[in-house]
Amino acid sequence: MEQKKQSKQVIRIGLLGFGTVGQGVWKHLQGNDSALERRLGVKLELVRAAVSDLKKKREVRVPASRLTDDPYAVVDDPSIDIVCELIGGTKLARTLTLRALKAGKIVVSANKALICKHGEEIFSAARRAGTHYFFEASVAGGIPIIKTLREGLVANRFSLIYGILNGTSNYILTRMEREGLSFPDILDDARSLGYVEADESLDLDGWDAAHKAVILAYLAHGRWVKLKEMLVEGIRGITQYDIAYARELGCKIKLLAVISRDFSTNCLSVRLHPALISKRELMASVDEVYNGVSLTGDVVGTTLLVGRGAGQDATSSAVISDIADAVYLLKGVPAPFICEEDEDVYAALGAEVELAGPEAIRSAYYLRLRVKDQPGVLARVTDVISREGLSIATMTQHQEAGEGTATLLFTTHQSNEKVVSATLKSLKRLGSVLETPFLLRIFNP
Ligand SMILES: NC(=O)C1=CN([C@@H]2O[C@H](COP(=O)(O)OP(=O)(O)OC[C@H]3O[C@@H](n4cnc5c(N)ncnc54)[C@H](OP(=O)(O)O)[C@@H]3O)[C@@H](O)[C@H]2O)C=CC1
Ligand SMILES: N[C@@H](CCO)C(=O)O
Repeated sequence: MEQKKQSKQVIRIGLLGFGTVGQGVWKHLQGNDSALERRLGVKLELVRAAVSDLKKKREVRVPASRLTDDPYAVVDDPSIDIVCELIGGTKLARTLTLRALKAGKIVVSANKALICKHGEEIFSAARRAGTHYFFEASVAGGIPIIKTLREGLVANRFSLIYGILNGTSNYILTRMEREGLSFPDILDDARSLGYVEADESLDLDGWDAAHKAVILAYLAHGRWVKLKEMLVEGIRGITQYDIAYARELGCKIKLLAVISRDFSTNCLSVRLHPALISKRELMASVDEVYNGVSLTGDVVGTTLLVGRGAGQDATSSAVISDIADAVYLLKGVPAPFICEEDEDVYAALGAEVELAGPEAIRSAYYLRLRVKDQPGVLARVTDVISREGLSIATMTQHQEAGEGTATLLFTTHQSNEKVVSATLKSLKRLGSVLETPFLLRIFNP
């Protein structure tokens, strides 16, 4: 590192992965090279990109000699200063990242799944090697949320960070809302537009946004929260009943990441679930593939960032901003004043933080039940709800023609996760309830 800092006029970059993001980075680094180079005061040289299939047709054309199917040829090349890990996944990506860091290279990544699972190990490897790991593109695509949190809003303690962190699910929910179509209908379109990840569960079951929430929670609160410690629910179960009832209530349904901390009890809650949110909140107008992140700090108040959360160009913009920071580092400009490798800073931030138990996670709720349309059913349902201590705020019944069934839609007053999960269990046991009850939170920031 020391040697590089003194004399580098040319910074050499290697890419691991030349798919959606990798090609975007290559395209924009080449397209903007002179302007960016003038700003950075160095020449940027794209040395090589690793792919798995050399024969695949690429949208961005590069000479065959610049592609390799051996990712170690990038990581082990002593002339490469910055390695961009854009392969994805957590196995090979972890091995290559650790190897590149050990060799003293700066690593730039968009890989939220990897950071969520192995962030602690990776930051510590970077620290040991005296190098740095940058990951702006891992959360909310083109929105500079990592820098905002770490630097721009450093004066703050965050009682609430919440937002829409998955573009694909937001696209699906937006179209369901606007066009009245079902989840499976829109899903087919989202697939054909190439929005849905190869592992669809990442987008549809909330895991991708949960990975991003874990990263934001660590940056804001210094605590690595495990996925199994979180409430994670996706959007598959949402129907037009839910969308229409949300609309009647003046709300939209959004897949929200919620990171809240009560500084009086030091309890932290990190969760990811679809929720009704009032249309009066700016977040409710973040539609289509856009992401939005709202941060409430004790000094700044509430700040909302909105932008493209996914896709080639937006994600490349974030990767290139990390490359620029890496160049500054190689030129001898110190690393960001708070950086994730600084174990002590983050340990202090996370000291004594407890994860909130289900009683501490409070909300109003929306509940949909499909029941037998028979005398006494409504009374039995409301009896269970009240016995469990849940207080009903509104109720609507839809009869299903000719089927002898009805759908009951309830909203409740404020309660908590413990009460509501006991209520769901009791309702499921009722013979007159025909399907697993469907629940959404009503989020009120
Ligand atoms: N797409 C997006 O909008 C966003 C993506 N990200 C993250 O960015 C990363 C990259 O995503 P994306 O570009 O969409 O993924 P792609 O699937 O489009 O690209 C992955 C690339 O990695 C290459 N690759 C896979 N396995 C190997 C291997 N064993 N050896 C060498 N190369 C390999 C593939 O090669 P080949 O082309 O030959 O198949 C491909 O070029 C992921 O971590 C993702 O989560 C983050 C934000 C947004
Ligand atoms: N699948 C992710 C990609 C960006 O991280 C999304 O839809 O937001």
